[in-house]
Amino acid sequence: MENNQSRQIILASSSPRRRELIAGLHIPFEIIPSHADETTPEDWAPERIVTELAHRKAVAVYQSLTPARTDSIIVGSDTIVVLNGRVLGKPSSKEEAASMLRALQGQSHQVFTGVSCIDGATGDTLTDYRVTKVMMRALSKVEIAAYAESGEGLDKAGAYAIQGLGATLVTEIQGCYFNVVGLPLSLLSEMLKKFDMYVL
Ligand SMILES: Cc1cn([C@H]2C[C@H](O)[C@@H](COP(=O)(O)OP(=O)(O)OP(=O)(O)O)O2)c(=O)[nH]c1=O
Repeated sequence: MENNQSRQIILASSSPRRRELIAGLHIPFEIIPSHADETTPEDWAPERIVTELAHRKAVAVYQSLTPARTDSIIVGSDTIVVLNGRVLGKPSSKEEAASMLRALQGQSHQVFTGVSCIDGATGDTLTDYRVTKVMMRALSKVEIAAYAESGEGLDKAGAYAIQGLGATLVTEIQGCYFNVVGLPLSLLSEMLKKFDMYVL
């Protein structure tokens, strides 16, 4: 096992899911939440949105580090749900959560997550993304109201959490599960390798 402990990750995120996922890699990390602007033009393609926002989150933290953290790789990430070309971010209320669920139920959608890694020593950057196809079963009005009321989906893109009670809404996925939860770990480990940081 070639676990290079001389470098560590700075996760530019306030997401508890991303913290838990990265903790599972058993490599040293710390959290510095990013306050990057998350607005993008309406006509951007999903992959452009998630790669740009992941990059902005990582850059904002990278630039805030004084002195520079040459031992660190700064990681930013962004997740959106896309239904027939329409981008669904995080709902701002239970009403908006219910409306997103009404749109998603009985259909297949895509979850895009962008990941951006910056070498704290050189500023070299790698950015990539993954897409996972998710099928949501048909939901009754009662189920939609109950799930929205649970509040679980409020801070999640598309208003559901596949890792929670939302698992009961999903019948099938194609692609990386961890991509849906907000951090595609196989992609991240491949990207870290390019910075000579080995998870395994
Ligand atoms: C679809 C889906 C999304 N999500 C989450 C992942 C992301 O945390 C969130 C999308 O919001 P993001 O803006 O990607 O991330 P965030 O605001 O939670 O955290 P930060 O910007 O500080 O890194 O939705 C789930 O946890 N489960 C799911 O099933």
